[in-house]
Amino acid sequence: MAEVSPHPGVAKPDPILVADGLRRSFGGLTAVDVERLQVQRGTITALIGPNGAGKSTLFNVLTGFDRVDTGSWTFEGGRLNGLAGHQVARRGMVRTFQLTKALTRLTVMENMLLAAPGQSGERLLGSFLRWSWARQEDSNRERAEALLERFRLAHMRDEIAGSLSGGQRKLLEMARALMVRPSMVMLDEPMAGVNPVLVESLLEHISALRDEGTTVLFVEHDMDVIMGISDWIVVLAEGRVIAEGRPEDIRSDQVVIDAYLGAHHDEAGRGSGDEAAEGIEEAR
Ligand SMILES: Nc1ncnc2c1ncn2[C@@H]1O[C@H](COP(=O)(O)OP(=O)(O)OP(=O)(O)O)[C@@H](O)[C@H]1O
Repeated sequence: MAEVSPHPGVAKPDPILVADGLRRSFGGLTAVDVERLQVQRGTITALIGPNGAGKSTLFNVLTGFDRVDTGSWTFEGGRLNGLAGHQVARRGMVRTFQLTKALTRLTVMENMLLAAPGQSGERLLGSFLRWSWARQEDSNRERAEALLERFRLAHMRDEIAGSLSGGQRKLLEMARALMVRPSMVMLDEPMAGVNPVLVESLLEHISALRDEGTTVLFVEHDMDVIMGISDWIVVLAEGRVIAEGRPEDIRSDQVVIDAYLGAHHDEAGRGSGDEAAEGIEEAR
């Protein structure tokens, strides 16, 4: 990314995700108003911004879990407008979700298998198709085992997911996302509620994903995590991209500091935005 100049909406040499003119409003409030955003393939890109900046809404829109009012976006050159979440995932762009109540009642292994591609076995009637489905099941199970090993959850495979610690759930969310062999993963606050030891382990997993060629886009509030792991940082405020660049660019960007401090004054006591503002100030 050394050659990319840090300014909002800048074009990247080999973008995997390209968004243009994305707008999403709720009543009179414009939650997302992104003129141009490109995510460079093979990088870890952080999406940051004060509370209410529009990060989750942008994630939801990009991954087919919310609709846009205007705009278009492509992934690997293919348009994603109008596709549902599972269709977006099939194209290779997956996001993590907090495990829902229903999923916490299933075992760790069941969670993994449910995230696998081609969960359509019941609909297949012919014996050849049944045979091929059984083979698919075997290969899904093998992949699930390998991922559980990798994320050090193999010993928990038959435990109910609800019995996992907060950090282990984050690992399971990440492992689940990888069942579809995505080319890009989007992680929504992967470190939230995770103890420091597991934060280290999660960071290593995220770096390893990038090193294997997977593009990572993540939303996070912890400035140490953001500055430590990101190749590139995109800053949202009031729905707009107000800055983007390498960690060293963002750390000293007065527009970013002002946006966080503005949120700090507007929303005194709301937590993460304030901490982030302090984090940026400390990092200067
Ligand atoms: N479904 C909705 N209906 C109405 N307003 C919404 C909805 N979803 C989000 N908003 C509003 O859109 C704005 C952006 O919210 P969003 O959750 O995307 O921000 P965020 O950057 O993810 O915030 P945080 O860091 O606090 O999670 C906020 O003002 C929020 O109140």
